Amino acid sequence: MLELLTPSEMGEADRLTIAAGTPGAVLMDRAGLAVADAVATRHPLGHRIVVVCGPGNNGGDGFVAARVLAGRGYPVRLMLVGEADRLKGDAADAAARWRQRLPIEPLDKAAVAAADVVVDALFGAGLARPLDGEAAEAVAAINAGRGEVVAVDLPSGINGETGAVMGVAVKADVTVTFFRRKPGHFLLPGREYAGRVRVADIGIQPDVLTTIGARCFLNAPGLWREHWHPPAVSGHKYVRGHAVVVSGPVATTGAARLAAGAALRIGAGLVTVASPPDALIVNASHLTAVMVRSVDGAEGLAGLLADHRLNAVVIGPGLGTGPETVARVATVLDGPRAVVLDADALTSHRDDPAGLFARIAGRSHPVVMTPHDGEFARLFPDIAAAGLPKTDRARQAAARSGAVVVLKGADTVIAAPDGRTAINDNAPPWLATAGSGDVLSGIIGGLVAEGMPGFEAAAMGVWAHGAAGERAGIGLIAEDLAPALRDVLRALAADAS
Ligand SMILES: NC(=O)C1=CN([C@@H]2O[C@H](COP(=O)(O)OP(=O)(O)OC[C@H]3O[C@@H](n4cnc5c(N)ncnc54)[C@H](OP(=O)(O)O)[C@@H]3O)[C@@H](O)[C@H]2O)[C@@H](O)CC1
Ligand SMILES: [K+]
Repeated sequence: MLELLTPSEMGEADRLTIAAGTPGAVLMDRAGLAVADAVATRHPLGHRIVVVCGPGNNGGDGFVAARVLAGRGYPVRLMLVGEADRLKGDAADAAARWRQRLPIEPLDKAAVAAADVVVDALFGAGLARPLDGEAAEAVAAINAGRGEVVAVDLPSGINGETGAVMGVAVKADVTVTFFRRKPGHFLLPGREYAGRVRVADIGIQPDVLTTIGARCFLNAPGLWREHWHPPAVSGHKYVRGHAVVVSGPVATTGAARLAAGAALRIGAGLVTVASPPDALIVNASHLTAVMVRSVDGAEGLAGLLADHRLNAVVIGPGLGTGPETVARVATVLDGPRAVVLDADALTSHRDDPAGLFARIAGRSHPVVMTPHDGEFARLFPDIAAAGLPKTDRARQAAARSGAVVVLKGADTVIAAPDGRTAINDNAPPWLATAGSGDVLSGIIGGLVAEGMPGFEAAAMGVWAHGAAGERAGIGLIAEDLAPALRDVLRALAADAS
């Protein structure tokens, strides 16, 4: 159930289902019934319900829900934004059935304001342009009301593919969607408008997903758990990999230590900080279980990495930008090891991103890069400026660079070069704190050291980082994250057993 379908993919799911013999009217009946059930489980008989319908099939679902709820004895009023005689197909039929018993009314703002529940059935997958006029007024009235708002499929005004607000949008408490959730339920700002998202089964068979080629997922343990193995009795630390984190100069060593601590905590067998000679004393005096080695420049790093048991490198946090960093990144990418590129390792390639991508091309070991929006725009200026959905930005960058791209933010997107994409939704607001990104790159570095594939390691890393932030709670500083990972791992291990 982790697949997320864009509105056009969902339209294809509908079409395939209808072609296989289930009439659209049956799908609409089931969708409307699911909405009615969502209202009825939350509200006792007697609560006043207003259903606000739009001109398409989303409105059609609203007509069905209104009829079911009225049939159960709720006081229901139905308001149509648009003209009843312009309704078409299944929606027109659903409207006709409603009209046999009760009227279709124009928008009555006072009634919307006074309702205990408002069902928002204005627009769903067919939203085609920004809302204005009466539709925008209806949204304003719904948002101004006191009652609970239950959105049908999507909060009206939210783009189901991108999560963007098209002019204005309904703020829902609950959204009832069908078959699978949509990217717009999780990409910001859509996530903040959707409230709790419920998925209703309307009889679409999961095998349509193969035909559609669904490649976007919600980031959750089901996506990667089978690739993660808790330590085994028969194992020893060497089978869990040896991660190296490259430290910056004496004044900026903390980032590497945060990453190293996280790599060890997530389960890498051994972790070494590769320290410039003049920072050795600083690093050594702060580290215990993490080892430290004095490494001078790119050449020194090459010497350390000649030992191929050191199978993963995290490079970038606190490193400083410039040709020296470019040289070290080249060294790290030239050999049989997994690599996590973050922060200054990314920014240092702003003048020659193609050179970086050429080094990544054809590698058999994973490369994961973890840019925030600013770093992303330095490496992929055209993709950043193209006005694409966040999922497409990350996907195109992954395809171009050959790396797994973790495009960070409150709705981090993880994309693989083969087109798989995951949207993360578990990061609490207080996770955006100094050093948090360094911890993330260390977690991912630890997971690739353990042998996880790049996409799964990146997705699990982002999820575990969010879960640790949630457990640590408000007031979190980056140092709290690695300790909080213990609870996260314990729960995952219990789940996996
Ligand atoms: N297909 C199925 O079998 C099933 C579909 N299901 C349901 O159908 C929904 C999708 O239905 P849909 O495709 O009819 O689109 P919908 O969201 O109702 O909007 C289209 C209408 O709105 C109009 N319009 C658009 N933007 C506008 C704007 N800014 N301002 C004003 N008008 C605007 C647009 O007009 P037009 O662009 O043609 O001028 C058109 O009239 C889906 O979300 C789910 O709820 C379920 O029943 C399960 C089975
Ligand atoms: K809606």
